Amino acid sequence: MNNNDNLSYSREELQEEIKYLRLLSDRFQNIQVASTEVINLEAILNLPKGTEHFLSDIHGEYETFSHVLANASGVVRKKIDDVFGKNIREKDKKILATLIYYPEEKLDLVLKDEENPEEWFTVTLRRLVVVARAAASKYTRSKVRKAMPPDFAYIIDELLNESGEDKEKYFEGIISTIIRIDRAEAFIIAICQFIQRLLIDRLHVIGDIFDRGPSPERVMDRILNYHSVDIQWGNHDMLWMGAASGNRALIANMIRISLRYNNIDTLEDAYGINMMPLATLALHSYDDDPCEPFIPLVVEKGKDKDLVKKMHKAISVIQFKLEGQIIERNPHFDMRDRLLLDKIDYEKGTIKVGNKTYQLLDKNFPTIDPKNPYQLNEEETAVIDKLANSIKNSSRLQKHIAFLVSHGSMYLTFNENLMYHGCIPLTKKGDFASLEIEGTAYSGKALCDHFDRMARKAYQFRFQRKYEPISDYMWYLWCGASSPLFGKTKMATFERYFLAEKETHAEGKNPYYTLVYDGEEYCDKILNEFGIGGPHSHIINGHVPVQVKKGETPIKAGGKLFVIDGGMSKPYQKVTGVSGYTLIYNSYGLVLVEHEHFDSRQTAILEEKDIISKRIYIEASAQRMRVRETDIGKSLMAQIEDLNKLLVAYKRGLVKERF
Ligand SMILES: O=P(O)(O)OC[C@H]1O[C@](O)(COP(=O)(O)O)[C@@H](O)[C@@H]1O
Ligand SMILES: [Mn+2]
Repeated sequence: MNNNDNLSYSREELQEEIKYLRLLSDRFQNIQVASTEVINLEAILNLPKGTEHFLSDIHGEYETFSHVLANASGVVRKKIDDVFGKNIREKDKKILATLIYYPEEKLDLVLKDEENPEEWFTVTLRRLVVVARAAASKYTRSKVRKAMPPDFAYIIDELLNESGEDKEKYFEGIISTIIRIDRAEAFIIAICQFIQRLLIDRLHVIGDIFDRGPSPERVMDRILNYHSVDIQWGNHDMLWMGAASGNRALIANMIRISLRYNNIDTLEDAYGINMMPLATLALHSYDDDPCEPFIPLVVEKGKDKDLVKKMHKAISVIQFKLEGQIIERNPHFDMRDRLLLDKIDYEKGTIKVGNKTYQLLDKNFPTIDPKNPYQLNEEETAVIDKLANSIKNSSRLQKHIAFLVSHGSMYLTFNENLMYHGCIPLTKKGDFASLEIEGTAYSGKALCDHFDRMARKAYQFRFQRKYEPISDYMWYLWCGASSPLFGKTKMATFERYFLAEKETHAEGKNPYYTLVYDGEEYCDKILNEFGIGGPHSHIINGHVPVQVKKGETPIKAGGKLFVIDGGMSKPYQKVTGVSGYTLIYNSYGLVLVEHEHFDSRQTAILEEKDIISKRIYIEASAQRMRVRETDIGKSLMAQIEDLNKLLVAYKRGLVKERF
């Protein structure tokens, strides 16, 4: 602490803040306590920055997601290589790595065949302590202690910090006691989880947790319990947020996509949403209908797809009707080109889009009144009301969505990086595209901020019975042309089901994707708009699957922008050719990791088959980055400043010390 600095506070300056300083003195009651805190904080500022991991487009793929968290996108294995080099066999390294990823399951397997468990425990515990030490080395003892599982905190602390020959006996003693009192298994599980936790200091999820994959609810459970996480909403997350807020068109979309990918288990079993009313309507209205375009994309062997396709069609028709209603009541969304049900000739089974007339692939619309095509019939109304009610009352779903709302946002700037899922809408000329909302034109950051507020506001009405017009904006965020989460000119869902002509399926992309992907100057413009920039700033996006197979790269604009949607979503891997990316930002710089292939959790455990991850891009910093240079560092420095003021106030008798 620098006394000269302290003296520079004038009496008036301190007097102005006296109320705040008195409050602060409740926590730091005297000079001794406040100075200790200043010394601690100063020490933290000089430590290497914590490691951030960025993931996106998880799309319900829990197994892959939890694997890349467990292996810290290859960092666990790297630590093992670093600390053991050639001192242990490759085979043993693999077992050790798998144990760290899946401690409970791997312990069971190993112990089943192990002839000398005691010896195995001794060797394994020693190895784990070495890895844990390496993982903890860059953090303060206090931070490391906080990451420890409470039951074993004391012992882990002792083991991490004891070394040198004279301490060997002590170390040996602790390990043999753990084994003797039968706590070795529990201890191994605890220390493995501790290692996992230390290697990722902060997780950023750049959107699209939901849809397509089988277990978004398990992904959410994991995120909910994660020690440090933020989410940038994806369009699919907004879809689920809107559905949970009671927007009926989004409810229909959510159910439609779940049926398209045959994920009814998530709806029924995980979230307790009653699908019976929809099934009844489907059988009633589409009984003799082959519903060809609605055969689910993922068909499980032995499971009946007949009912699923009928339900899929029933909810799709409900969706198109409800979306038509939103478009009609919000002319300023400028989406009248998406009004298609009124362009159908129901007798001929054709549709006129623009000047062209197309044959429909499915001509059977028993629930549509051609004179009033956007009106739900009575049964459809009852179904959507019941679904809305189920969703409202699903406590697990509501808990997950509440977390998305509280830990998520339209974008985030963190340590000079700007993260958002889709894009910042631009005009063809490269200006920020503006959208008029209730008489005010918004663009760039202001547009994102406004949408962020609107989404939160709409969410407030989730338990209300009445329709709330503001929730239409959540639907707009899902599929509107000026939505930063969507970034396409239209969502051609209707055409993709009903028209064979591929050209009608095309969804134009916002100019962002050509201008910014290729032009560093546009990246700089956007970064400046969000108040950051400079050599360490990057934009990190998800949303657009990188078609590695076709030679595309996730590294855009000369390394200023990363698109990290690498197809964690299994159905999209045929497009990308890889199974996801992790961007890692540690104290040495940025590393982009490409995940090539992940079999399954089962083979990972049984055969020690790790995900194959390649480090495909490295941007090294000239100097190791310290906490002082991070956003957390800035807030710590502000705390130090406040504590310094408090110290002066104590010394000058302006605030009473307590002992
Ligand atoms: O391949 P699917 O699951 O039918 O979805 C296609 C639809 O998903 C979208 O790509 C939006 O989802 P993404 O955000 O994952 O890209 C739409 O633009 C498109 O119409
Ligand atoms: Mn998306």
